Amino acid sequence: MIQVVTPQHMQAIDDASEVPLDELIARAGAAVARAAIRQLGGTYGRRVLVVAGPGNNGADGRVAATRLRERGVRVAVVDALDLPERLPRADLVIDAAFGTGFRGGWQFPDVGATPVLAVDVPTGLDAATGVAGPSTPHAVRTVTFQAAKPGHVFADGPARCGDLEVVDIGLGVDRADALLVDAAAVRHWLPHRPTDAHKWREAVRIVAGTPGMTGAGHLATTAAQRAGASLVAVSSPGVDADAPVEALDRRVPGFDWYTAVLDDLHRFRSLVIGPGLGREEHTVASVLRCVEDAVVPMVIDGDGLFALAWNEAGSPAVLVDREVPTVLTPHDGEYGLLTGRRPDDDRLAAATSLADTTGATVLLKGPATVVATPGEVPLIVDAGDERLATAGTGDVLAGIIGALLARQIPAHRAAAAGAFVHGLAVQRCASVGVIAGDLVEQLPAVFTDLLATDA
Ligand SMILES: NC(=O)C1=CN([C@@H]2O[C@H](COP(=O)(O)OP(=O)(O)OC[C@H]3O[C@@H](n4cnc5c(N)ncnc54)[C@H](O)[C@@H]3O)[C@@H](O)[C@H]2O)[C@@H](O)CC1
Ligand SMILES: [K+]
Repeated sequence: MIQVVTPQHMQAIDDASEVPLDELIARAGAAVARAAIRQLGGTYGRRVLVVAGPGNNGADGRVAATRLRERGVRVAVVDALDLPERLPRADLVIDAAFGTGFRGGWQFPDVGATPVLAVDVPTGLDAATGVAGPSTPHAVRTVTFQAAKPGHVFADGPARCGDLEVVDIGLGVDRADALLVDAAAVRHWLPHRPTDAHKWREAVRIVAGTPGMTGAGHLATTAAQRAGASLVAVSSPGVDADAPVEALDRRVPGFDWYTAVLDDLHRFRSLVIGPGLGREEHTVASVLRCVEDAVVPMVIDGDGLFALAWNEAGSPAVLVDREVPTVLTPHDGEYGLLTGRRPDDDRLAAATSLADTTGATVLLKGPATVVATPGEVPLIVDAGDERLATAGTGDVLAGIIGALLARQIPAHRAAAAGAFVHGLAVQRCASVGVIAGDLVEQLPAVFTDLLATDA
């Protein structure tokens, strides 16, 4: 997994390093030159323009210019603080104007359609949050050093950075502030089906859907089945026989259903509660009883999160007393309900603070999803795309995580693996018109691919 380190922390690592700054700059600049040659597809007859600023970012760019000249590339270097009226023509522009030391107020010049290779970050992109400035270029590639920064992953980062290359320049990272989840990690986390498998071994209990909203129960159930649950029992409070094919239909009353759910919960390995449950007062009460008394790992999603936010204690503090793992899956609005304010641009900090106050695993949904658990390094999943912002996809994710918890994967990894698999599923779907059920259909192929690939 790629390590993610905040710019502030990277500065501290830099300060503590025994490698002299000049040497770091030499290594960084050489890596930028190599990336430029790859981008140009050669050296002979190629022209490169380096926009170099007054700080170390500019120094990286000037070293790259020297290395490129040595290889026969025609290089022009312009000073970011003294730009000529007309820029020299080039096949590639290297943006070495400013990096993490940028303070705003400087405009990157218009380079038309010429591709831009960014050093560390495209100038003006906030390396801590990924928020771009007004003239931040859209780079085709960004070369950064030692670790990715949150700004490469969140907000405008992916669109402005293009392909991200993380180069080892010999700085020892003591601890990552987050890790970017990849297929190799998820493959490693997925357990093999045990030889003593029986149908109750990885059984998932789901409470989702209400009259008129049974789709949520269907989606969560079929997703759990396709994600490897050995058995799924589903209840949609107040609904008669409506279980999807091959799931157990556990009818429960429309009110005070917690007794019926808790009665035989010991037979299950996880509980998914919340999708499409509605927001009635009696629903809130039943959800809270389950949170208090369910002694299996639990995913609380959708209206389950609403119930947590509106419990009489006035906060999600009921979670702190749970002795088994809990996974919360808020989007920004639900995060706002739980905490009183929506997450700000620092999404790692937002997810971590809710995890710390609740003791739960928090999966904060977004274009890059963050998973935070007390005592664990946060995980970031950027496998999905904007098509996941479609009704019902959250119900699918909740079901997948429920199955992975039932398969005995620890909550932190189960949540991240669930988000990763969910992202791969949407990538396999047709380019337009994706509906949540399509994700479920892709799950067997996603798991097959994941387990088949060597890495
Ligand atoms: N450990 C690391 O990550 C390493 C980072 N390196 C590079 O060092 C960079 C950070 O270097 P610096 O801290 O020198 O920061 P920058 O190179 O981003 O620039 C800071 C300088 O620019 C000036 N400045 C900032 N905004 C301005 C504006 N709007 N108009 C005019 N001047 C402005 C500042 O006064 C300061 O002199 C990184 O982005 C990276 O490229 C490498 O050189 C080596 C190691
Ligand atoms: K830059």
